[in-house]
Amino acid sequence: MKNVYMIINTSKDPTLTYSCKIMDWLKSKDCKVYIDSYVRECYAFNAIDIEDDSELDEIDFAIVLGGDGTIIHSARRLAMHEIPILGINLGNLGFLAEIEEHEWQENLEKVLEGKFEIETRMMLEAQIYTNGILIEEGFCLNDVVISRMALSRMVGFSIYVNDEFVNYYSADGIIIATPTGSTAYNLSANGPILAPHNEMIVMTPICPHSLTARSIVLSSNDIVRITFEHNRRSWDNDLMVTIDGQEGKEINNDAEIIIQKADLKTRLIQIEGHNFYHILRRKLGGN
Ligand SMILES: NC(=O)c1ccc[n+]([C@@H]2O[C@H](COP(=O)([O-])OP(=O)(O)OC[C@H]3O[C@@H](n4cnc5c(N)ncnc54)[C@H](O)[C@@H]3O)[C@@H](O)[C@H]2O)c1
Ligand SMILES: Nc1ncnc2c1ncn2[C@@H]1O[C@H](COP(=O)(O)OP(=O)(O)OP(=O)(O)O)[C@@H](O)[C@H]1O
Repeated sequence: MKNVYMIINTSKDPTLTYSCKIMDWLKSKDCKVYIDSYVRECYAFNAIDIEDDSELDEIDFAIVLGGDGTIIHSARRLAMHEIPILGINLGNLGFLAEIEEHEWQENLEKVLEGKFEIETRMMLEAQIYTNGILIEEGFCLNDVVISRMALSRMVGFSIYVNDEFVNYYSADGIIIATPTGSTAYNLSANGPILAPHNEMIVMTPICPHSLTARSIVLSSNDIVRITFEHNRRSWDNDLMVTIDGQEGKEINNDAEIIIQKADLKTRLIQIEGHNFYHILRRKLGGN
């Protein structure tokens, strides 16, 4: 008997058609199904409430019904509880989801039969300092992005790795990504794809005003430090640090940002026969 936590992005399954089918099927397999209380209340679901994340320790695995954004949002929540995630894509691209909506039953059968592996994915943590004082910190599965705000002005910043000066950049910003995030914004900014089982960090400038600025791939043990040019005309808080494209903090150019591998990891359920290159071909082009 398994304790299964269903995380439902209700905007992707507004009538809960899939969610109800999956929940009833899980119960028919003697699983105990847990869902967030706000979903149960709204939809009179007959399931066990998850009021807050302290109750997650009895969960065997989570099924995330949504797209990539829902999965990375859930990954940040579940990493500290070491709960494996099975993504079922109800969204658009669904790069991170292990299975598509129409193939949920055959694959959930395999999961309950133990025919899967857990793939651990490294995460990044970011600290923001102002005048040497830590003002914000967070961690992510995909990437930390430092970018300019609305005005179309470039950002001037210096990159240090393990306190060694790397380069000064004038660009729209910079993406610091994990191998998992290498196929997201980093890919759109012409950064390299890193197979997700690796432990690496890739830095890719966004639209650098330079003929030579390229991505740099680092070891996961490296520590990235970013400082900003002070003499460039700057309005207060005209820079943004974004975590997984979902959480953001406005900063100005006296901030200093430290990015390194997080101690936490995301655990993704990988079903027998599925692999990264199959998803890469299917989702991002190729035969
Ligand atoms: N120009 C771009 O490509 C761009 C711009 C901003 C943010 N992003 C990415 O979007 C991520 C947040 O995702 P979201 O769904 O909340 O925002 P979103 O809805 O803006 O998604 C951006 C796109 O990236 C895809 N995506 C997300 N993570 C991915 C991954 N690991 N591999 C391949 N594709 C991935 C999503 O499916 C979607 O198609 C951020 O971490 C950032 O990497 C991409
Ligand atoms: N139950 C949920 N769990 C996690 N995130 C949720 C949930 N409900 C809503 N969200 C919000 O949804 C956002 C993702 O929404 P988004 O519209 O980007 O969907 P998606 O999962 O990325 O699917 P798509 O591939 O269609 O973009 C997350 O950043 C989060 O804030």
